[in-house]
Amino acid sequence: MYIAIEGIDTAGKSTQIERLREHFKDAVITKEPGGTEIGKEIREMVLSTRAKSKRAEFLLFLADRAEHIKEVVEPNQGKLIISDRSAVSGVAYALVQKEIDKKDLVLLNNFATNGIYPSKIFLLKLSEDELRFRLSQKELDGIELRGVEYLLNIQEAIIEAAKLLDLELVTIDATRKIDTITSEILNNIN
Ligand SMILES: Nc1ncnc2c1ncn2[C@@H]1O[C@H](COP(=O)(O)OP(=O)(O)O)[C@@H](O)[C@H]1O
Ligand SMILES: Cc1cn([C@H]2C[C@H](O)[C@@H](COP(=O)(O)OP(=O)(O)O)O2)c(=O)[nH]c1=O
Repeated sequence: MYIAIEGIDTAGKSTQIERLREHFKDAVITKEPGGTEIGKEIREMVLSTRAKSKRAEFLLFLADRAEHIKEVVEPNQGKLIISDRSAVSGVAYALVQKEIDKKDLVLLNNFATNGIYPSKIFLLKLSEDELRFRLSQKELDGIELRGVEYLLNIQEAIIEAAKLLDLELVTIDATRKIDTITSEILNNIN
């Protein structure tokens, strides 16, 4: 079973994945971008340099995804695979940029993944207040309103992306206690 944890920055993805790692000792824990050798280089490239072309950036994420499916997901189909982000992030971030047709977003992801998608997506959803609080705790200097709005738009786009890709989305209230969230995820996996 291949599942993905999705959510905006500070939603608690890494925190929950560490909990799941402790719980499922045999699970394959992975991430996008950067879950493979080539993926690490692509991740470095795409996150450190701003591509002039949004399409080029999108294709780099897709290349990372294609390699990730081939190298990590396909060989471990018999195991529990838990991924920090997935094609859903790919479609969501691109939806907000509004540069690529929705139909093409789906087609290109189908091409990259060879039709292999997570069977369940967990969206860790934050309220605006909690997002502002967590960003302030991160001591990022001067989070502008635009930054918060952008992330909230991405959060909405994650829901639309799951629909476009026809994937099962489980929305989790990520403002609650870490343990409560872990229990809800575990109940949904079992
Ligand atoms: N349920 C929670 N309640 C309060 N704080 C949390 C919760 N989950 C995570 N955090 C904190 O929020 C911050 C971001 O969490 P993290 O797991 O790194 O998010 P992400 O991987 O989605 O960016 C960290 O400081 C973490 O300790
Ligand atoms: C997988 C993927 C991620 N992204 C973005 C989401 C994140 O901003 C960034 C990945 O950074 P990362 O550090 O992995 O995420 P986080 O902010 O949760 O710690 O790349 C895309 O724009 N497209 C994609 O296809």
